[in-house]
Amino acid sequence: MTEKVFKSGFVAIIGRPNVGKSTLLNRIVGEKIAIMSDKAQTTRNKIQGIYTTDDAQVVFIDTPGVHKPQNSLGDFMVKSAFSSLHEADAIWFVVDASMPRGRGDDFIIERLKEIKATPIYLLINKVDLVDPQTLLDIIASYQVEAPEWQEVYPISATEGDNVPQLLENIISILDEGPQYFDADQLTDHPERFVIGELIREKVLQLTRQEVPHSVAVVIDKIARENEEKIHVQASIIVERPTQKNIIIGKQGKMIKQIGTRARQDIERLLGDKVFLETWVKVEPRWRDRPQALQTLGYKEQDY
Ligand SMILES: Nc1nc2c(ncn2[C@@H]2O[C@H](COP(=O)(O)OP(=O)(O)OP(=O)(O)O)[C@@H](O)[C@H]2O)c(=O)[nH]1
Repeated sequence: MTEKVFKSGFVAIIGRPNVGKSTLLNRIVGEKIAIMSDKAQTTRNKIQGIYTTDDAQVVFIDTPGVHKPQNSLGDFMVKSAFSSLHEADAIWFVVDASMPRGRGDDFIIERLKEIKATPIYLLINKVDLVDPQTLLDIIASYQVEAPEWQEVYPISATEGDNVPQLLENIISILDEGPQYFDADQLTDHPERFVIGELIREKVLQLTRQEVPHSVAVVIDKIARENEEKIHVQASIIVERPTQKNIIIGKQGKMIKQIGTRARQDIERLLGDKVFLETWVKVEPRWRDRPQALQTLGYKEQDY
């Protein structure tokens, strides 16, 4: 039996507003994407969703601000959006089958023409809204004055038409690569580490010398569960029960204070309201055991 090769890569999704990019991503990745507040991430290319199977992982990157710039900030945003295209292993250019090719599409197409090495897929979305002849005309209209498309996929993000085939195809062109993210991780949270550090800082500040620096904080969950708040669940890990008692404090006073202060900082970081839930756990000598570190969700670069 030959050993299975794991494949992975980054796909940038681009298209003018309203063509159905988010709907497509939702269909592929599930509902729980784009959890984080947009405010915190407006200037960088954020990871929008991660699709993981037994033998492949596709990381979808967003390209915010792809529109005609109105001012220099807009100009900067467009530049940063297009720079992510060069970093991607493939580009999905999404257009709307129910609308004729327009200036917004042309603007993106002009930029896409400058991209040399990255395969570009043309995804004609919302095919459920058009008859076959209109679809053929639309496809033809995207063949002139355009880059060479790697593949053209008529799809329906809402109905799911052709989406499994599209995924199969994209995986087939990816190279062998690592699994960048845990299988159950749907979006990347660079904030995760910072949030952990904010909580840890409060523990150390408030307990002073009583709890050693070996205390660790692991963020178990960051999820938007309703419109109003982001739910952050964190474990504070200590090595001894006495340390746990100190952190919890009399009638939970200390942990409450830690939570309140940390929450305020996290809200500032995310630009959104936060519900912070903290658990204190005792894990004797957790630092000595690489196995324990992994189960605690620590990765090497966290040190
Ligand atoms: N009929 C039909 N409607 C669709 C399809 N895909 C998306 N839509 C609808 O098109 C509208 C825009 O979809 P979005 O996914 O928000 O579009 P978007 O490209 O992410 O838009 P921006 O976030 O503004 O860039 C929504 O009302 C969707 O329900 C499709 O395949 N068929």
